[in-house]
Amino acid sequence: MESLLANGSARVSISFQSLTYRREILNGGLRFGPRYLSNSIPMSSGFSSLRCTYSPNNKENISAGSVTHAKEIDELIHAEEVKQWESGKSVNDIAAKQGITIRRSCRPAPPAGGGMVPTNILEQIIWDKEVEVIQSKQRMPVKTVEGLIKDAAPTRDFIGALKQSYLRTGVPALIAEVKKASPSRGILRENFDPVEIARTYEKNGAACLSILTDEKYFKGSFENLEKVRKAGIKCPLLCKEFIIDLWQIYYARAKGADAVLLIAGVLPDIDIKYMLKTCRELGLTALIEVHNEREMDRVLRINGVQLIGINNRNLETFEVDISNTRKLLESRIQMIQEKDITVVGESGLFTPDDVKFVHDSGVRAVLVGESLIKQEDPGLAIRGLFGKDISN
Ligand SMILES: O=C(O)c1ccccc1NCC(=O)[C@H](O)[C@H](O)COP(=O)(O)O
Repeated sequence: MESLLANGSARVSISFQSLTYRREILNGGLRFGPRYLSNSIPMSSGFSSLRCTYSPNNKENISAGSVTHAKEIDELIHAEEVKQWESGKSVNDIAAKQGITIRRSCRPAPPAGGGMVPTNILEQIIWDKEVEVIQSKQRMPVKTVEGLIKDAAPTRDFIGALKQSYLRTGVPALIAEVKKASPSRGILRENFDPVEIARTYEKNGAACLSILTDEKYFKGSFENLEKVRKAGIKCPLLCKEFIIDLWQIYYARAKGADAVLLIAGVLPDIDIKYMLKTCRELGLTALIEVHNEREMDRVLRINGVQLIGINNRNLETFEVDISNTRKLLESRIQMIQEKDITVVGESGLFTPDDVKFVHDSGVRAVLVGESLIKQEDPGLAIRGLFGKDISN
């Protein structure tokens, strides 16, 4: 393993965070708390101040921290993926064994792609993201991000806000998406002021907001996330990004996110586990997105998952079918309730009947973009979507 890492394989350091993590553990980094990436930094200084000041979801982290930590470390060190990697399998082969078809290309810099051609838009997005992250890390090393986090405001309780809203309204809590464009729909709104839209959503009953930060495909930005956070909006914020590297999670926290999106169709189990652990340490909620039954079953086997999003959009083909939510929930709803997991229905929701359909299937929150953002008055659009005023 050391020799692979020593060869400086970008693929290793960018794709399987936990393998780098394992090296840090074996080198004794554990004594200082989590370290990450080859240019990792000790997180001992002010580490506890990076946590959420108020979040019922973080009780476990605070009360039984060291036992949980040791168990998690042990699980990561002995993960099946690590054994497969040490026996010579590539990260793409290991991911494929979990049903993940999105490959990593890990081009050191564009346009050297090693002859690989992306098979779909999601793979293209991920390959571009790999390059973007490498460049971002060069511009802003992790130490700098850590400094920003120390000055950042505490995170807010994302799942708590969803649960409260559901109890108050009796309809799925709304995560309203602040999104200017998307690959499948192009420009959704010309006149796009993220703060004004966020305020309108909050005023009209949104429990949480989802802020797109990807620039190339969604015309979003981390600046938008930061602006919304600094504008005094109380709704907890999801950083809607294609996360493939821990650096992005730290950066999202620094820019004001309360939650981040982890896509099971892109991340192998070992990355999800490691990223979940990092989220807990930073006081962030992880919304883990699945699209098919295999992804759902993988995620349900991971300890500590509290929030699952079922995307009705196939991100490889753009096909949208809201019956996907029912298909994934129907034989699993009991287990999900027993584990106290909150399920979010995502994409393709336009009418009160659509909302009722996913509600009846078991979701307690919905993530909605297009049907709100395209309307002249996104506040009125919320009333239209639920068939009633959900603001009080
Ligand atoms: O929406 C796309 O075109 C897209 C393409 C590739 C990756 C992700 C994509 N969208 C993310 C989402 O699924 C949606 O932004 C979100 O669930 C809201 O969906 P909608 O209400 O249909 O806008």
